[in-house]
Order: sequence, then structure tokens, then C-alpha cells
Amino acid sequence: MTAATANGNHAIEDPVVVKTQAVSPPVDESTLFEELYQMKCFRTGEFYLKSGQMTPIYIDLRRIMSSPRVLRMAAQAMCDKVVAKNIKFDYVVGVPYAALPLATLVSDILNVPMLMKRKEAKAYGTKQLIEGVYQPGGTVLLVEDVVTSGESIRETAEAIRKENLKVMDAIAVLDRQQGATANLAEDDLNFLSFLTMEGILDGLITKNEMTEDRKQQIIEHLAKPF
Ligand SMILES: O=P(O)(O)OC[C@H]1O[C@H](OP(=O)(O)OP(=O)(O)O)[C@H](O)[C@@H]1O
Repeated sequence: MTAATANGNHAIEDPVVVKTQAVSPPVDESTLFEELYQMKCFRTGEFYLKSGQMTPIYIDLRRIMSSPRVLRMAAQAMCDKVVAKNIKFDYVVGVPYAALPLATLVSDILNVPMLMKRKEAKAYGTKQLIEGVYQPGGTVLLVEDVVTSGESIRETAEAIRKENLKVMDAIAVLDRQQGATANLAEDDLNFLSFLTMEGILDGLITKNEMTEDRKQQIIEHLAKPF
């Protein structure tokens, strides 16, 4: 039996069971770096971010959806971290759009239901911004691919909280280390990532794609305010 909720969804009678056991061997940082490198996810040059800031290094994790194996590895890496930190949640939500395939796999690996937050509500149908079946009061884990300022996570958390769901934690494959942790803490969001920009730059040095001096220049550039 189900009960109607405020959002018109029907609550699931049985409580959600969070299976906090990852199913594959743990993924380590250097292995994932190597896979992302092989998939040409790291590009140096002149690129512009959502914030409008120019960046000398662009990290495009949208490419990994083209490899189910690497996509799953990245999702598994986040699951390992979430399990290690003993984070409890009832639903997984990907920050649209790039993180949606990752969130789908996190949901599958941990056997936790997924919800989907739209970038914009549709003007027809149910017009809901949050899709899926949920009970108000449930807790959401946010999943991101790459985080710069954390603004996309913050916007997603805001929309979810308006639906009387709780959000306390967000996890990303990669943190560009440009202030997201502090920015999100202001919104009571605990932010974790599996890889960091510094780790990527170090990896590119080992590949002879970058010098230590260039790494320092890039870090200084990225430390500038948006
Ligand atoms: O931390 P932030 O400063 O918000 O930047 C990170 C966001 O930017 C990218 O998404 P983008 O806006 O390019 O959209 P997409 O996911 O639809 O590609 C990325 O996938 C993150 O969601």
C-alpha cells in the first residue's frame, strides 16, 4: 500500500535499505588517473568555465560515458569513499547533466534509489523539477563529476531542499580545488572528492606533459578569485 505525499508522488511503504557495501575491489587514484589520461580527459590550453574564468587546464569527464568500464570505475571510486566515510542516505541525485550517468551507477552499485533534478522545469506534464519517487524527509547524496566553485552543487541542493528532502553530503570524481569545500560548508554541505587538481597535475608531470614550474603557475592561476 502507498500513501500520497505533498508532491503528488506516492511514498514507498518499505523504508529504503542503503546497501553500504561496494561490490568490486577498491579503485585507487593512480589507476583512475591512468584511465582518464588514456581517455584524453585532461586538456591544457585556454578554456572557459561555467564561472566565466579562463583556465589553462580543462578536465572533461563527460568523455568517460563512452567507456562503460571507466564510467563504472569512477562511480565505484565514489562509492568506496562514501562507504569508507559511513555516509548514510536514502537517495542519490546527480548534478545535471554531466554527473547523471555517474549517479545512475552509484545508485546501482549501492542499491540506493536515484532521483533526477532537472536543470529547468518543463512547462507541461507534471512540471516537477525533481523526478522520481521519494518520501519527504529523506536524505540525498549529491554526485558530481568535476567541481570548480561548487555553485552547481549548491543550486541542486537548494532545489532538493525545497522539496523537503535533506542534503548534507556531496561527492565528486574530481575537485579542481578552487574553493568549493569552503563555499559548500557555508551551505551546510560536506564535500568530498576522489581526485584533486593537484593530483592530476602531478600525474601529468609523471607523463612528461608538464613541468613542476608549470604546475605551480597553474595552481597560482586557479587560486585567483573568479
Ligand atoms: O562547481 P561549478 O563552478 O558549478 O562547476 C562545475 C560544474 O560545471 C560543469 O557543468 P556544466 O555547467 O558545464 O554543465 P553540464 O554538466 O550540463 O555539462 C560540471 O559538470 C559541474 O556541474
